[in-house]
Amino acid sequence: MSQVLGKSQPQNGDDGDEEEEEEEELVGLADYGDGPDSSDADLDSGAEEGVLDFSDPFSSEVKPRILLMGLRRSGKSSIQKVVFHKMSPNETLFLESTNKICREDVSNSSFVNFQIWDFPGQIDFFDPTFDYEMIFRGTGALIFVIDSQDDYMEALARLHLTVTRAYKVNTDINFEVFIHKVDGLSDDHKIETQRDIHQRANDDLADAGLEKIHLSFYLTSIYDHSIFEAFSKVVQKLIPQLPTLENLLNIFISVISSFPAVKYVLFSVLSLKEDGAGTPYDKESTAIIKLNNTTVLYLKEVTKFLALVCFVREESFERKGLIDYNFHCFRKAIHEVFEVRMKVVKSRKAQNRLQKKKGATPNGTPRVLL
Ligand SMILES: Nc1nc2c(ncn2[C@@H]2O[C@H](COP(=O)(O)OP(=O)(O)OP(=O)(O)O)[C@@H](O)[C@H]2O)c(=O)[nH]1
Repeated sequence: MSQVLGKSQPQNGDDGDEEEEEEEELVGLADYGDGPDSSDADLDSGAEEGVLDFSDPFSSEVKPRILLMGLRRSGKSSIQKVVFHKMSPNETLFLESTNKICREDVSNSSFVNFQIWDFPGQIDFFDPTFDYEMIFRGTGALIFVIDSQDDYMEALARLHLTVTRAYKVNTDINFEVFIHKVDGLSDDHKIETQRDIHQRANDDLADAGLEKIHLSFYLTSIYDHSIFEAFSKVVQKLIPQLPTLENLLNIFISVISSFPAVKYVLFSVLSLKEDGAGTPYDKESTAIIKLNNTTVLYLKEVTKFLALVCFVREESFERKGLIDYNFHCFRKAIHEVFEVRMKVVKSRKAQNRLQKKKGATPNGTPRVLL
């Protein structure tokens, strides 16, 4: 681990082959269909991209970092594989222990754009080569996984140490505790375990005079939807546009609900796609399907990653022009929200490049040392 961290820090500003090799070894970039035509593609190009740049002051703002931490065998890698690689839960039985930090970029939607860092079981905060300050500084959320089927006293001690260290460096981190593997517990046992862990973790913080640190708790298992729900909540907290999007949807629904429509669903297109298969989905995508029960299903593209599906009564569908007009306004507003983000990201990247140029000579030696 120390070797990984030592190499990945751009201490001498060398962006050369050595780092690129390290990146390949470390980072299993998942292909979520975010190809070169991605709206983010132009932003994600550039020599410094893809390098584990802990010291990049803007990187956390561009792609929030989510850390997965916890004791060995608590289930960290399984969570990542099941949620982001569609691995079946049973296959996780054969996962090997992680022995270095693995970073993965998740760029599979216009909202969800973050990095996950899966840590090896035990991290030694006293190891001088492990620069936890740099890691925590750029972190948006720290997920601490506790195996609920095991004796969790050691995990609680570790949670306390991790949280207090992280908080000292960065008070803005969201601390998320996954009480994991609850599929092995009865319903009563689940509630009791959550209560006990909640109580002990908060008591430890209070004893240390740190009651202001807020921990969120989730009961999770890779064997049901609970892990998806929990991860979704963690990610949602990191989406700055979320309240605006919710407002837009509410406005859209209040306008359009003058029609006796049954339902509106905003779909993530990727959840419609089987792994590896190409998606026949673009700007022109639209579908009108007459369902048996006098209802029409109407699908339209919103963004590369989102489709709006309306279930409308057949008689209301005669006023399709009006539905289309409302949809057009909704779509335009959504695009405007993300244009703002693109502009911010672009200007930060430009600023970042400028700073790097100022800070180092072409061969990477910091100017201050010359
Ligand atoms: N019953 C149950 N088992 C799980 C669950 N999640 C993970 N496991 C099992 O827990 C074991 C350890 O999982 P890993 O994902 O390798 O754990 P890890 O925390 O990444 O371990 P290290 O890499 O050693 O730090 C595997 O056998 C998984 O199948 C769960 O929700 N329920």
